[in-house]
Amino acid sequence: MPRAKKQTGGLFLGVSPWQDASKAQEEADVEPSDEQQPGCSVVELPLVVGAAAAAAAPAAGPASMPIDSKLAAAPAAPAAAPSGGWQAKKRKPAADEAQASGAMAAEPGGSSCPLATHPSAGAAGGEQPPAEPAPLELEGTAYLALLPNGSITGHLVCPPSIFRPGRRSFGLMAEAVLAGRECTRDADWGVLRLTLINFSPPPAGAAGQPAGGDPGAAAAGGGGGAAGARAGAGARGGPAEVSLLVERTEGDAMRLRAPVPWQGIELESLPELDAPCTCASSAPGLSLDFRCQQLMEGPAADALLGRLQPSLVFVPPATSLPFEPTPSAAMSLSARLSLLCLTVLLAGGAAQAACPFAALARGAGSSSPHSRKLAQTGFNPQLFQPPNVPVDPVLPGQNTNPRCIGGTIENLGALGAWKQNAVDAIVKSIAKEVIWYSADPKFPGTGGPGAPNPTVPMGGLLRAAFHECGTYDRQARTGGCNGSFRFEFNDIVNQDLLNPNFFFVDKLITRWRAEINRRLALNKAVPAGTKISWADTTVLAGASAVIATGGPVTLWDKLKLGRADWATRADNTLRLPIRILTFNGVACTFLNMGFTLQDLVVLSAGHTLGFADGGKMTADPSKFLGWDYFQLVQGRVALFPTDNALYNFRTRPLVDRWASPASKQDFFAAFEQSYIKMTALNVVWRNYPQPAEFLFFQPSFIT
Ligand code: HEM
Repeated sequence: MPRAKKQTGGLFLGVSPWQDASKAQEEADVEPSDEQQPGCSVVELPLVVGAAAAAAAPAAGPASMPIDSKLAAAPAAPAAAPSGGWQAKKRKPAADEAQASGAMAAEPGGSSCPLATHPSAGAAGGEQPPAEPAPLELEGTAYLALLPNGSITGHLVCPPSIFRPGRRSFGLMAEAVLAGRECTRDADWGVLRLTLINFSPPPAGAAGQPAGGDPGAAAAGGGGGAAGARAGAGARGGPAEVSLLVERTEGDAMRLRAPVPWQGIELESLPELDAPCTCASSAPGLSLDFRCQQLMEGPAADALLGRLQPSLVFVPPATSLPFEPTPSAAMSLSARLSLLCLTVLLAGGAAQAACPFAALARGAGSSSPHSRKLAQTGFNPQLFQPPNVPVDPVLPGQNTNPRCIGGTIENLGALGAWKQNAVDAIVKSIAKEVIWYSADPKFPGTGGPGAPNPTVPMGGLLRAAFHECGTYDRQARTGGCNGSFRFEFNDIVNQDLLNPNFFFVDKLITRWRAEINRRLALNKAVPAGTKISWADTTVLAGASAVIATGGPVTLWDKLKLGRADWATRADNTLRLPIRILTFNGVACTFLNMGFTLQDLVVLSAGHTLGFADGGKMTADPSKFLGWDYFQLVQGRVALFPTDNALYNFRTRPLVDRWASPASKQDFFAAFEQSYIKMTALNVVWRNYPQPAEFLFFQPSFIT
């Protein structure tokens, strides 16, 4: 350890913009050297070149695509690396490694993409067909901070040792573009915009002697050796970088891959790459595998992070949460710091001239925004923004649904501060007359095509409440019961062309709200200007539909009033579920709204009511029974795939539990609970001080 400190602290810090030079000694103190971390064997390893790095045939590339002469000089390997797909990490014997490293250091020719090694690079003459490119493997140690918003920042250093001359170091910054959770595997998932920056030190001399005489430096860092000196500004000291989208899987044992196997993610909603990886038409681009050796959290992580990247800790709370009334909503700013052993697997294809990794490896000069940003070493507030927060208004076609974050609703704390008052009692009683009785099936109108009177679509009212509130996104903390449903009625999910009933809903809610407000204005006991909000009206309408069709009557009393309205649209309605989702899809959608799996099952039973596609949801769609719906799910003959998907091993017990008339009251109790939760999603309760410009509500109503 002392040896390491002496030799390398300054050198290392001198090339990494993440490192404050004054922290050199501190970093050396905490950096796990090979002695410190016997379990992290990769720290010891020199560059590992893929087995096929010296395959037989030369690329015979044209002048415009010079053969990597490092590779040309590399020793022959017995077999080409497998083509296509992701190749497993494969280590060479130490002797081969040394040979390969030495050969690469002695390269005579130009370098097109040294990191994306071309195994055939001229080693054995031009007669043989080009072999598949081999992956180049680098192993080393990474210090990564996993930031609360899903972004990652840190650096990785490849052997022989970060404290010895000749090491290769890369900066790594990944901003979350999409984040989610694979519910069924309980694993994090996401798409990151990854920037890798080559901070490998320039060669000690222009002649290409690697710093400290370590041959490996020339081979992999790209900044060393003749190729590095010739290739670009990076070799002369400027960082080089590539930026691309990667998929992140496997949680703390992280795997980053590019290109991203998109799995249904809409590409057009993602930002473009600075330098799209066009290594080869079909070749894999990049795979980074991290195996966590030591995970630190909380104060210990903060302490270490404070030494490595001081600007990332003790950050004041984000100021972009003006609508969050509850302290629980405050983002935890305690970053997690991971000490990780690293495997980098870079694979390139034939068209390596176009490969951005070539620039990275050569150290070609770069002054992109990323470099500049990082070079400042200051805190980047962007890193703490929730990723991909939907803009307002949400653009059609933009799907920012991160699918699943998991967990439970955060915002119910707001209810705790609610003070029921006389005004609310009056508003409720008026609303009862106006809405409840209008919705009563004894009165004209029971809804739905084919129903006796379609003027009061009971199912449509319940569904409206769901569509008002179910736009909440736990991660972005936008959407929810905010009264903006009235601006979103023409969105795709609300345009049920096959269900004309749904179009009555907006008119009914508008009419009912106007009538309630008219009566409130006449009521002397109510302060002037008191109005019921759109959000309150909508959730009361949904409850009325439930009650009037035989559902739990006590739901009415349990509902609190006081939801503030947004004056503009505020939701991404594409977060609402669609009928063709798999279980995982619909589960993630609901978990991302802050619901539990039980909420999913319970609320889905809203399909005990109403009509769709011109047909009935259940045998008697004007009765809120619940068990009839669950019996359909049991037989997998409910109307939508999302319904039948509930008869899956995780939620089947609940379906079975409520599938008989005897369990009706049990189900009703659960429904009340979930409905109240649903109608509290991300609500700004008006008895909290709120910025008036965001509220539709009259200030006089604020208690
Ligand atoms: C689980 C995910 C859900 C999906 C995929 C889904 C999808 C749909 C679809 C496609 C329709 C038919 C629209 C049409 O007429 O074309 C519908 C109707 C309906 N949905 Fe859902 N829904 C879901 C959850 C819910 C929830 C949570 C509720 C309420 C708590 C609800 C209440 C209703 C009602 C009452 C109708 C009938 C509307 C009417 O009669 O006009 N749905 N749903």
